[in-house]
This record gives sequence, C-alpha cells and structure tokens, in this order.
Amino acid sequence: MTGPAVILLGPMGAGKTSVGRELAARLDLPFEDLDALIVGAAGRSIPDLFATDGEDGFRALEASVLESALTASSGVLALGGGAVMHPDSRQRLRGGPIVLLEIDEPVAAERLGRGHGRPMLGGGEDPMPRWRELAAERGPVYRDLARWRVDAGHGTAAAVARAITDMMGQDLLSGPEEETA
Ligand SMILES: Nc1ncnc2c1ncn2[C@@H]1O[C@H](COP(=O)(O)OP(=O)(O)OP(=O)(O)O)[C@@H](O)[C@H]1O
Ligand SMILES: O=C(O)C1=C[C@@H](O)[C@@H](O)[C@H](O)C1
Ligand SMILES: [Mg+2]
Repeated sequence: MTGPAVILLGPMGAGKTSVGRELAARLDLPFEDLDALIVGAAGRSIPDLFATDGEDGFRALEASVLESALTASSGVLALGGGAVMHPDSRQRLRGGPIVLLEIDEPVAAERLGRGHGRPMLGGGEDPMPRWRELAAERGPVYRDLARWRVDAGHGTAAAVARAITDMMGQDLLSGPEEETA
C-alpha cells in the first residue's frame, strides 16, 4: 500500500493533531488531519455537520474522506477519535502503520475543558462522563487496530513524537504489515 507513513489513533484529547504535526515536522513529511480534511471537503464546521446530518451523516462523510486520504497521503495522518467506528473505515485501516496515543481520564479532563467544538462530548458542563463512555466503547477497537501504543499523557507533543519515532524505528520506512492468515 502506498499511503500514510504513520496513522495516529486515539481518544479526543490524546493529541493526535498536536503530536501529528510535530511528528510530521520531525520526519520532514506532510501532515494531514482527517477532521481538517472533512471541514475542507464539506465547507462546514464539525459541529455544523453533526447538527445538520447527525452522527451517521458525519461518519459517512468521514469514511469517504478517509478513503481518499489513505490513497493520497504519504505523510502523517491524524484521525478523528471516532473514525474507526465506521466498519468500512476499520476495514481500510487494518494492517496500516497505526499508532495509538493513550491518555487517562484526568489528562483528558485537563485538556478538553468543557469539550467545546466536540459534539460527541454533548455540550454540557462536564464532558467527562461521555468521554469515559466513549473511551470504554472504543478502547478495544483502538487496541485491536494499533500496531504500536504510546503514552501520550506525559511530556510535550514533541516528546511524544520523539517516542513514536524511537518506537517505530525501521518500520517507519517499511510498508504495511504482512497478512499472516
Ligand atoms: N503532549 C501534550 N502535552 C500537553 N498538551 C497537549 C499535548 N498533546 C495535546 N495537548 C493539548 O491537548 C488539547 C487536545 O489536543 P489535540 O487537539 O491535538 O487532540 P486530538 O487527539 O487531536 O483531539 P480530537 O480527537 O478532538 O481531534 C490541545 O489543547 C493540545 O494543545
Ligand atoms: O471522537 C469523535 O467521535 C470525534 C472526534 C473528533 O476528532 C471529530 O472527528 C468529531 O468531533 C468526532
Ligand atoms: Mg484532532
């Protein structure tokens, strides 16, 4: 597969966008953020897309933008937190160079505040009950797809990017994981 050299996965607030940007700079590769690609393709914000098309509409658009990005991008691709919940997207991502950014709930709470601009967090006073629910539901899917996992809750985004390049080593330049079955 041509396609991204690294794909970042993880819950809201894990730092996929921030770490992805640092990682791309470190590797001298282009950076793409799936949420930004969706906003660019639709010409509307993510809260607006959720408000008018609902989560299902958003996921369908996200899946189609991801399909294109997996062909077009050859750099670092940061996913949205829920992108893997669409079965077509999961299928297309399987076997890719996927790194899971892991954080715990206190770190997420500190980073997300009231969850402004993240419709899946509900828009209420405290986004953390919903974050916890989503983390529990999505965690197994993330761990199943990820080839590497990194602690993204400590250190700067640049330090997390460095940990990723250390961990991936030679695999940064090799292709997809061979199918074994
Ligand atoms: N390693 C880090 N140290 C400190 N703050 C960080 C770190 N990584 C990200 N942040 C901060 O946490 C917030 C969320 O980060 P970011 O938007 O990169 O997360 P995300 O995983 O892309 O979230 P989403 O799924 O909503 O797109 C931002 O304010 C960012 O500056
Ligand atoms: O976790 C999610 O479901 C989402 C995460 C964001 O990156 C955006 O893709 C959107 O707000 C939905
Ligand atoms: Mg992001």
